[in-house]
Amino acid sequence: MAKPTVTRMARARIPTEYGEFQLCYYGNTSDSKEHLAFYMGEVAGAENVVARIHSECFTGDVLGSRRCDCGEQLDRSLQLIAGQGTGVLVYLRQEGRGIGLLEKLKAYNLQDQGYDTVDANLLLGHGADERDYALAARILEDLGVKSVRLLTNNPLKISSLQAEGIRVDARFPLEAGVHSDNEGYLLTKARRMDHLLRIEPSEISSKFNRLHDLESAD
Ligand SMILES: Nc1nc2c(ncn2[C@@H]2O[C@H](COP(=O)(O)OP(=O)(O)OP(=O)(O)O)[C@@H](O)[C@H]2O)c(=O)[nH]1
Ligand SMILES: [Zn+2]
Repeated sequence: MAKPTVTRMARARIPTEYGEFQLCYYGNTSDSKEHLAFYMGEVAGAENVVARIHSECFTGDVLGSRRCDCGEQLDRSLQLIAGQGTGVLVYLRQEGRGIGLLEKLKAYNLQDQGYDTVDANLLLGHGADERDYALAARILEDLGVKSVRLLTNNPLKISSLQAEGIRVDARFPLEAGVHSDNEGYLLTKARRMDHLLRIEPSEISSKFNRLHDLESAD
């Protein structure tokens, strides 16, 4: 199969609370989705560029859902990029690890019945993770990024980008706060999806106990 290609169709200046970014809209030859790059500073020709490859999560990114760490990771990534003055966030429209919002909501209902995030996907007839990083690689190339310092906890994301020819100089962890709404999800990512997260259930429970102790002491 031919390698997908991307075409930059428009670029606009987007001022944010973290400073001014440029938003690039990409067309591509493999799907009809609106993949985007949001970058700050001179990334063209640069090495070791702070980069976040973010998969769309409407519930976390837009609604602030506490079921996952996406919203916090998105925010933190923009902060880190702004802190460096240069960097890029590629926003891939791979909602629900590639299964789409409708199927993700069904998966959430299965998780509320006790299945974890991996088994919920499998029960619905999907893979655990159906994402592909070819378009992210083509977008980084189009921007002229020579190598990246990747903001991620997901080793598969690193190896997939490397397999697409992207030079990953380093990984920077992007760990969100752990609380009762996301602890099961984060633990499953660590245990079943090999995410590089330093969490243990006992640690989480004791953190919560301490919180509850504080609250009940008021
Ligand atoms: N199918 C499914 N998708 C989910 C679920 N929770 C979050 N997502 C999606 O997962 C994607 C984010 O992937 P994660 O596994 O959280 O993180 P990652 O991008 O692989 O890794 P990081 O780079 O460390 O953030 C987004 O597209 C979310 O919509 C879930 O329970 N089921
Ligand atoms: Zn999410």
